[in-house]
Amino acid sequence: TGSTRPQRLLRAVQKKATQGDPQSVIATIDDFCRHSEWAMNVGDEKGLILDSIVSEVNPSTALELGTYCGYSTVRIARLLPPGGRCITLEFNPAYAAVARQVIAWAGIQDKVQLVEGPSGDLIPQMKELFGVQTFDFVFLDHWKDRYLPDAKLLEECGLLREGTVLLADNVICPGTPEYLQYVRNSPRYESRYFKSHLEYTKVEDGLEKSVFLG
Ligand SMILES: O=c1[nH]cnc2c(O)c(F)c(-c3ccc(F)cc3)cc12
Ligand SMILES: [Mg+2]
Repeated sequence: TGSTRPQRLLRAVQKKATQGDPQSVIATIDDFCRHSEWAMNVGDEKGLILDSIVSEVNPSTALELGTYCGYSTVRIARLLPPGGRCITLEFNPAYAAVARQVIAWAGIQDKVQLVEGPSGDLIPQMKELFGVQTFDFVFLDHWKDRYLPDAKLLEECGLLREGTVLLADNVICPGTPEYLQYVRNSPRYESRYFKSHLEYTKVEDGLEKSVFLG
């Protein structure tokens, strides 16, 4: 019964990153994934695109679908304005347990609400559970087959407003063809592809930014 990869990633953070310093946590995870063990964080290259879009949106309320070890949660939360918050949903309890500790090490736990459970069940509860009106920004990074149903669910639950930005990871690798077809052809979205690479590799991947038009 050895350790898991998320546990080894957390151990590297607690050993090498400066407590309370989000940039140091981000750099430590990127170094671990590039030089020790690959892991499915959005990574440094796509992470810079994520940063620029989060900074442009400057969200008061952000939603992340798929926490994993909390890497992109830290990237998003470190850029939020005062009073801004990020709600992040994670299906896997072992991932959630590691993510809580990574987020705490970065010192941004007061800006983050991590909820364990299936996104399809939790999205309809966002208003009652967290008093959310609408989201300013949504990062889709959980399971490729949930991108489209969860985007539609967010629409149906009235959780998107004119101008809400949806940013989807992995639209090429592993690939989310149905989601891409929907946001690129629906009159309710203005969509743009940001070409990049699969985290820590030379394989093509990219992010799709889709603005909800109301
Ligand atoms: O399941 C995923 N959820 C969220 N993000 C992912 C990711 O960024 C990946 F690169 C990958 C991935 C895993 C193995 C590969 F060979 C390629 C991509 C998977 C996910
Ligand atoms: Mg991803």
